[in-house]
Amino acid sequence: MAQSVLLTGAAGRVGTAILADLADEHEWRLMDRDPMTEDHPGEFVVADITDEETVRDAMEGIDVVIHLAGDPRPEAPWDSVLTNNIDGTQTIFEAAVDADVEKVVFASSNHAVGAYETEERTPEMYRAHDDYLLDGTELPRPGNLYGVSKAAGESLGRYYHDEHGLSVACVRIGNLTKGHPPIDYERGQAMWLSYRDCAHLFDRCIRAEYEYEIVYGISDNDRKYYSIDRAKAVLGYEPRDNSAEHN
Ligand SMILES: NC(=O)C1=CN([C@@H]2O[C@H](COP(=O)(O)OP(=O)(O)OC[C@H]3O[C@@H](n4cnc5c(N)ncnc54)[C@H](O)[C@@H]3O)[C@@H](O)[C@H]2O)C=CC1
Ligand SMILES: O=C1O[C@H](COP(=O)(O)O)[C@@H](O)[C@H](O)[C@H]1O
Repeated sequence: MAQSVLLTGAAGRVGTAILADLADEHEWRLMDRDPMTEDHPGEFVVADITDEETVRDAMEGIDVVIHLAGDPRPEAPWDSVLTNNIDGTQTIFEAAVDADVEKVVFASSNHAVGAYETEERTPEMYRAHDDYLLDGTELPRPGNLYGVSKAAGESLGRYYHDEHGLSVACVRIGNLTKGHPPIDYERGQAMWLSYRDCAHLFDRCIRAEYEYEIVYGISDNDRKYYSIDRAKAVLGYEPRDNSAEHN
């Protein structure tokens, strides 16, 4: 069934991948602090997610929030991730609960668990024969302050689920690259997420029923060190791409 979806960070790469395949699947309200230049479905709200009043207005009549807006740079400084990724995410969750939104899908990151990639494990863990696998039940282990902000977003989701009954899916997105996996980058090939698998995964997050989930958002890569079993079982994720098919 089509849902009424608020998509924050709509003008960015992940938002573009989602809208490319799902524009006609749902009723969209898009939000970004930068206006969108291309054609887009639904209405567009130009706003910063830390603007509480505008965020509250944008939640009216919304079933599902896909929350992408934030500073995506692994090297982002603390003042930026504190404002955009932590404070902004708390504003989104709080407004969602107050507006009786059913689900929030939070764009988490591989960087929330980046420090599992120790010197002893790498580069072997990036290769197909290696069986090291993270499955989403492990504790966050960020390797930078950006990763800390994503772990904080996951914790905010846990709190708003436990205290307020909100359904929350945290998608630890790998490496979204258009058309083909990253070239000469084993780590990126192991965590590649194709554009069409990205759109499909977020569609499943909109449609499926769940309580609180942390799943990995990668394609079905031979090299994977992130399990996609939970995303398949709970969300019905059926990825079609594999970085090994692009060698
Ligand atoms: N692209 C990737 O491979 C991955 C992305 N992610 C996460 O997915 C989300 C989207 O990432 P991308 O699309 O790649 O980044 P992007 O930079 O292309 O898009 C982010 C969008 O959010 C907007 N934005 C940033 N701060 C904002 C604020 N305070 N208020 C309103 N809008 C704001 C920007 O204007 C931009 O259009 C981010 O949260 C990022 O951390 C996580 C892992 C991998
Ligand atoms: O969280 C993110 O991760 C991807 C992949 O990380 P990288 O360290 O291999 O570049 C990154 O491209 C993206 O910008 C970031 O938001």
